[in-house]
Amino acid sequence: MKIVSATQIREIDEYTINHEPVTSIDLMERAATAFSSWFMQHYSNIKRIKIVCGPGNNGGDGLVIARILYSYGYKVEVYTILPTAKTSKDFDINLQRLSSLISEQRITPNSKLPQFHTEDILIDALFGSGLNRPLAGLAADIVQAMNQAKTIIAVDIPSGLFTDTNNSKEDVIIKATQTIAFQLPKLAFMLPQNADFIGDWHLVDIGLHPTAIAQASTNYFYTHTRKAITYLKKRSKFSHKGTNGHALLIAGSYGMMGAAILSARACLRSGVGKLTLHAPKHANDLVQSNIPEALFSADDNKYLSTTEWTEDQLKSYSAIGLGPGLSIDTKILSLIHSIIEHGSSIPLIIDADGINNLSTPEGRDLLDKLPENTIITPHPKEFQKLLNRSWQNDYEKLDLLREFSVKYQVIVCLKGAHTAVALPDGSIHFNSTGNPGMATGGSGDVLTGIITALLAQKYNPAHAAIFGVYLHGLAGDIAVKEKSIYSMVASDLTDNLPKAFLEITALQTQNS
Ligand SMILES: NC(=O)C1=CN([C@@H]2O[C@H](COP(=O)(O)OP(=O)(O)OC[C@H]3O[C@@H](n4cnc5c(N)ncnc54)[C@H](O)[C@@H]3O)[C@@H](O)[C@H]2O)[C@@H](O)CC1
Ligand SMILES: [K+]
Repeated sequence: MKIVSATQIREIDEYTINHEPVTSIDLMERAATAFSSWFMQHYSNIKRIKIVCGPGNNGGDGLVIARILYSYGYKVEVYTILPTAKTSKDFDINLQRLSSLISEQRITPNSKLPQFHTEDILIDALFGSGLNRPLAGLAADIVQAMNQAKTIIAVDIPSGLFTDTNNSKEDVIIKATQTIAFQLPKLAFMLPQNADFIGDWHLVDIGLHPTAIAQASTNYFYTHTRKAITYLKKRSKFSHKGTNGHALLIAGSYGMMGAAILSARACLRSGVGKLTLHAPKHANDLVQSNIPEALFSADDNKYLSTTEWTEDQLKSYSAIGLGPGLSIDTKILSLIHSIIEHGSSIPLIIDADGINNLSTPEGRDLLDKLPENTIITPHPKEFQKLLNRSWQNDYEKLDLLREFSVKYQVIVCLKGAHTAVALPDGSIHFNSTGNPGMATGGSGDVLTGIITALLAQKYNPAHAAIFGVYLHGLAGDIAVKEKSIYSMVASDLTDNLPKAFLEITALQTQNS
């Protein structure tokens, strides 16, 4: 699903009006109806609401919502906030349509500000994607007053928040409990810095023209379920363990074998034909008894010491995962170097201490040599170390992410809520699954295992990264229903991979 800019939203809107064709007032009716249906499903037992409408089309939506909810028996109070005398045409028409049912409370710069209370249920239709400057004066005052309420449902986007550019920390913005956006998600929704404003967000379909959406060019995408399920490869009846790849996982050291085991188990649960785990020899019994399905390749040392791998040793592997539970040691760089040199055609994913080693001055020299489409999976701190710099805001972070991925032609999965997968073509794909319960030790090791398995099964690396991240989050979303965000541990993710695969195959069947 595409994530488009505020300008493109306007263009898609216009295209829909001209080519469906539909009048702008009917499109507004459709958008407000979609919002109202969602609202009535989720707030069926409250009866009194306050709707705050601005002077443009977002305000126009609010006026239609007021009319619809009124007709369903809600007690509706409407505030129109008019910083100037300028209002949009569709706002005027809908104000007229509402006037026989409800009289609005008009607020201009000279009026006394309304008071809102904690228990008020507010609908925020002050400004939408037409916002072109930070809120000030009356608009800012009203938002501050509205933010007293505990429950605010934003129409399309919280007022004061820009769709696709940075807000400064001082900007006054609605703190919504929920945001109901029209049809396409906005870039602002993907960024941690905006979490307090957006709350939970949901999309409602308003029938924008598919041709206009198809024609909009963008670097940003949202991996929704309908797309994600198309990545899962069908299995042939005649497949055998040889056709499903042989993964090599280089992971673990004294005191950190848990990471290796988590990763290995996730790899085995993600469809790999065969897995060899290379780890220090003391771990042999542990690995054999915990993961009987894996082959063990013993390293002679407490910490990993086999840094030289020959082509002969590597040639039987169809993917290599490297990093979980290693350590920061120049030896690891020699290891990465050796793998790049002798196994450059084998898909590779580097995580955790693998990335930390690349963040050293000597490590950075290796970045240029990473084979094209190598996958790295840093969390923001690791990415900062890799770049050797920080960022001012999340938009700058995205620019740095894209630059890095394009410059080194590698795939970067920047982990977090809505993990961002940056591809060497400059596109960034935000994930739709996952929950805060996954922010727990070992969760990243599980992701490495999943992606290693997909690579071994010859998924193209971009798909392995995007789909791997989706699967990981989906397993987390299934796990959280039983374990809660507080009690979840990384093993719960692996334990729920089977259910995640079952869910995806069922959806594939439904859609075929
Ligand atoms: N594009 C679409 O697909 C659709 C959009 N609709 C609604 O239309 C909204 C966009 O409407 P508009 O373009 O009229 O814009 P808004 O309603 O967001 O803003 C209204 C106008 O206020 C002015 N303004 C901007 N920033 C301001 C500020 N900080 N202080 C004071 N005034 C400011 C601008 O002149 C702007 O055009 C969407 O968010 C959505 O709610 C729906 O009605 C129908 C479909
Ligand atoms: K709004």
